[in-house]
This record gives sequence, structure tokens and C-alpha cells, in this order.
Amino acid sequence: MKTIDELLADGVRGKRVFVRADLNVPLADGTITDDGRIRAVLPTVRALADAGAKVVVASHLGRPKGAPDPAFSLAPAASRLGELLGSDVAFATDTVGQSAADTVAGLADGRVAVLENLRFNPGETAKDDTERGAFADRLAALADVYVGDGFGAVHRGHASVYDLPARLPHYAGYLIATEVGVLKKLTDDVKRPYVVALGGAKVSDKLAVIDQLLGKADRILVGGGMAYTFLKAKGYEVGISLLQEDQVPVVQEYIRRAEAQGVELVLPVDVVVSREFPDLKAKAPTEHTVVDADKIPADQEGLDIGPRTRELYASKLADAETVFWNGPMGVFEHPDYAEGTKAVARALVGAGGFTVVGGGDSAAAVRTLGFDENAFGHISTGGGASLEYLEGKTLPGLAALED
Ligand SMILES: Nc1ncnc2c1ncn2[C@@H]1O[C@H](COP(=O)(O)OP(=O)(O)OP(=O)(O)O)[C@@H](O)[C@H]1O
Ligand SMILES: O=C(O)[C@H](O)COP(=O)(O)O
Repeated sequence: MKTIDELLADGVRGKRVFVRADLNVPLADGTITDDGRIRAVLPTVRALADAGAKVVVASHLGRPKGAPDPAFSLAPAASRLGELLGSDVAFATDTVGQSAADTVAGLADGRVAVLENLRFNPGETAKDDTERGAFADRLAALADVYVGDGFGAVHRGHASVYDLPARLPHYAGYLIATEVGVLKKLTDDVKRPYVVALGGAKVSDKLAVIDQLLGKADRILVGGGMAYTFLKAKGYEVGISLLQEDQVPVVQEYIRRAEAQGVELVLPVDVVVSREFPDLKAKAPTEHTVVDADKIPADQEGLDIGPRTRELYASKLADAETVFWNGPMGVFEHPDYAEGTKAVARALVGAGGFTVVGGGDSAAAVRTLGFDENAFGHISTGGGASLEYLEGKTLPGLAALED
């Protein structure tokens, strides 16, 4: 994989460099609640701009349905990038239309532009190779060189991640190089006990990692939205909690294998439940109770791990030499359901070993809940991406950067 240093050594003055970043930041009412993913790409953008490149930054944000949707505009991320860089950043109101063409054509050497959300165009995520390729052709017309630095999205075989680099000279940015360097340590010789904590909401995306982790980790702690498919697999009712019903047999098999292989698969013993999903903007106090994990009422959903589970998970993390954590333990964005995530973060800070936190929301959680990011060994910008890396899968966005 060629790195950006080689590109810089060859000289980039006056060249249009397309930087595929992951600016998929959490937003509340159009305000960025955690800018970690924007800060993470700064070294690459700065280095290119300082070397006189015309830097065209592109990303997705959220999961819009292939058409413009103001709720998913990248405009706030572009402004924040400008503030962090301390210079004006141009913003194109489309991706491959007139605004993008004019914005890129108007860029002076050393200046930066951000394109509107790539996923406003159906070609970005299309399953059909020709449709994706056609979109990649249009993106390629905007640039001379490609730099991949959106680590959080390298597990997606999308046009800007996978098809575009095949059309331009391509290089890995600093963020990708750093992330891969750190995660490699977790696939080589890990120090034991190796404990993995999994939570979050993208359950169907992330369950498969357990297959590989069963041969690698000593303990797997399951929380967040992921826990309810496991509780269901144990025969418990989970009310209206997040559930991946079709995966229940797969999870039953994971539970059997964990027992057979002597891997501790640890599930919540109690959960915080409520009749309603909380309002994450108003954050008004909600009605909620703590129940045993096998007593979730039919009309309620689990939104956090309970106090006994918090203690249990903290004890399972205390002697860990290596920890990988992806996915908040609850709906941490609301104070009534943040305690589980805080407890796990606190336990990681207290653990003496090497700790990696991965994922947009997981990283945002530790920062917004007031933890010092330097207290963790590494905070990865990728959740699904880091899990798939640990699974040993070929990640399209990394494969595409190979020579
Ligand atoms: N019990 C639960 N029910 C519903 N949502 C939950 C629950 N627990 C956690 N969540 C939600 O999970 C979301 C984060 O999950 P997600 O899988 O996206 O993690 P991530 O760290 O952002 O990883 P990635 O980078 O792959 O997106 C948070 O917004 C949180 O509110
Ligand atoms: O948040 C993430 O994990 C990345 O930005 C990828 O987003 P996606 O899961 O919507 O593809």
C-alpha cells in the first residue's frame, strides 16, 4: 500500500487530490456533538494543503436513501473542518453536479473543499457494479489523485471507497495507516486475558464478528442493542427491545460453541427498561425501571445494562491485558441510559492493559461522557470497520489501496 508520504515526496502542488474521509459524525439538531472523526482526518488534509494540493474532501453521513435530504447534509462538518483548519473551506452543494465541478475548478493551490454527502447519489451504495462504476467515473473526473482516509467506511464496497481508487493513482492517508497499525496488534499476538465488549445498534452488521472472536478472545461481554438477540436465544422474552429475530439460531450456536470452547460469553443479568425510546434532543427525565434480564415486560424495551451487570462487566474487565470495545452499552445519548456505557469506560480506564475503543458512537460516548481520550490505548474511528478487520475479512477500502 502506498502511503501519502510517497505522494507528498513526488509533489502535489496544483494537483486535485480526492480525500475519501469518514465525516459521519453524530449530530443533534444540525449541531455536531462529537467532532472526533473530523479531527482524525486533519493530519492528511493539512499535509496535502500545506504541500499546495487542491484538496477535495468527500464523505457519507448517516444513511440517506440515495437522494438529497437536508437532515444528512455535510455542511456542518465542512464548517467544522474549516474552524479546525483555521482557513476557509469551500462547500459544494452536490457531489458530481455543477456545484461540485465549479467548486473544484475554483480551488486555488493549497485550498480545501468539501463535497455534499456522497450517499445523496444512489450510485454510491448501488449493489450493481455498473451503476457504482458510473458514479465512480463521475467522481474521478473531479480529481487527479485519490487518498483513502475514511477508515470508518473501509468495510463498505461503495463507489467512493472501492471503485474510485481503481480509477486514479491511489494512496493511504495517515489515519488509515495509524488505524491499521494499531489494529494489527490485536490480530497478532494478543496479551491475555483478551476481553471484547460488544454493544451498539448495528446488530446485524456486527454479530458475525463473534464467530471469529470465539477462537480468539477469552471473554466476550455483550451489551447495548446486541444483548437482546442473545437473551432471546437463551429463551427469554425481550419485549419491544431491539431484536435480530432471524439471527437467534445463529446466536444459539455461538452460545453452544462458547461453552464448548471455554470462552466466557457474558450476558446482562439485569437491564434498564422503559415503555418508550427516549427523546435524545430534549433529554427530559423518562420513566424507567431495572428488571432481571429474564423479566423484561412485553410492552417495554431494554435501553441499558442494569447495575448488577455494570458491576459484573467491570469485574470481567479488571484483569484484562487486552480490551477491544465496540458499541455503547445503552442509549448513552440520554442520561437515564448512560450508566452502563460509563461503567465500561471507567473499567477500561482502570484496566492496566492495552485498550482499544472502536466506533463513531463508541468514541463519541467516551468523549461526551467526560472521559479523557488519552486514558485509552487507542480510540478507533471505525466500529464496523475495526470489527471486520479483526474478523480477518478483506476490507474493500483497504484492498483497493493495495498497489
Ligand atoms: N439497548 C439499545 N437499544 C437501542 N439502541 C441502542 C441500545 N444500546 C445502544 N444503542 C445505540 O447504539 C448506537 C451506537 O451503535 P453503533 O453500532 O452505531 O456503534 P458505533 O460505535 O457507532 O459503531 P459504528 O462506527 O460501526 O457505527 C447509539 O446511538 C446508542 O444509542
Ligand atoms: O459509522 C460508521 O460505522 C461508518 O461511518 C460507516 O457507516 P455505515 O455503517 O452507515 O456504512
